[in-house]
Amino acid sequence: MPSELSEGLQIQSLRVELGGRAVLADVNLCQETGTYACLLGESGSGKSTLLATIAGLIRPQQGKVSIHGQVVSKDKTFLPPERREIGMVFQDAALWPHMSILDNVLYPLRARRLAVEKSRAMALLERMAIPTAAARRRPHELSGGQQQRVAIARAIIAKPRIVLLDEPLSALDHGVRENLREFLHGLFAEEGITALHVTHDPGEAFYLGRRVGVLNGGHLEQWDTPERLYQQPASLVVARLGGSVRAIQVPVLESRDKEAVLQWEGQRWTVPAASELQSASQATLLLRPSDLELDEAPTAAPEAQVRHAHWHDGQYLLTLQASDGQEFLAYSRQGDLGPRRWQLRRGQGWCIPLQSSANH
Ligand SMILES: Nc1ncnc2c1ncn2[C@@H]1O[C@H](COP(=O)(O)OP(=O)(O)OP(=O)(O)O)[C@@H](O)[C@H]1O
Repeated sequence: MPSELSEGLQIQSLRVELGGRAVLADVNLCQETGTYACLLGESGSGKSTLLATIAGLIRPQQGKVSIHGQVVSKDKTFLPPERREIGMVFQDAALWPHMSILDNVLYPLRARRLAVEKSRAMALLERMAIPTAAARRRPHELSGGQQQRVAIARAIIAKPRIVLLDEPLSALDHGVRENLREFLHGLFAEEGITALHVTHDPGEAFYLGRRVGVLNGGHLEQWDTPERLYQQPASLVVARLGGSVRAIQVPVLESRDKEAVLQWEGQRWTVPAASELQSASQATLLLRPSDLELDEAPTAAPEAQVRHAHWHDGQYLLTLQASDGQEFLAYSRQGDLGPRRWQLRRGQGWCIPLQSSANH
């Protein structure tokens, strides 16, 4: 079917159990062919397990995985890794130490008995900014960043259907990491490669991913564009990845098409809201510092106490405490402690069904 052809990766109702417990539960995602996507999540959230399951290194208990429209895992169907046409890049470049750089890059072609195209390997190394003379050298003679470029060349030489990258930049110094992420972005877009990249760095995920998935305790909390993850996070865990945020518990007077009317600090506020929010329920209002207005707040606006102020990016970042004790953050030109009037900016803030997580 044509719609299936544009699906580089599709995962449905995936469940993986390891050591007798569910490490991934009900994971669903769909990634378009030729796009770069990232997976974010804390240590132990299941990122590596998901990559290993896609690669065929782990057999799931339930669910379906398809790559470019071909089912590689479902019920009794289970294609072994070598038949999935996948390229892999790890945190450690994991090059064969006894082989030359050129032979490392050619290795997947030889292993799969494909035509050994030395000229293509040399062109790829050149594209990776590896000097021609280095092709004969051994991996240890190259810098960490260069070795990782060679590992990327090796992962894509056999034109895999998808490239899986597990923390490929984490072991590199800051400057090298930034340089390599720009390079990855350009190269993969140019070659139209479908890639899924695991990282714990939100900046890296938002830079590279057209879609970003957030795993939390084996659940995929959201699979979305970076913009929506920031503006319409499905949970507090997702919201925190986009930067400073505070969660306020408020009653919902009314929930209607994509907005909610809330009651907080003696005022009614109309705020963008998740569609599943119910009227007459309790909600979590997610507030970023830029959602509030202090300097131009009218005299009738509610008052809060500034408990802390520090200079941040050309203005003050204030921590305020509302009269009900709940804390929020706001920017201002003034950094004085004590009472300040405040209001929510029109159309700002984001309201979701009540979250149980602590407000940090
Ligand atoms: N072979 C195994 N047997 C039992 N439990 C396992 C096994 N491998 C992983 N786990 C558990 O599965 C969970 C997810 O692990 P996984 O390595 O996928 O997380 P991760 O998000 O990639 O973490 P990190 O960022 O630290 O690599 C962890 O709680 C881990 O302890």
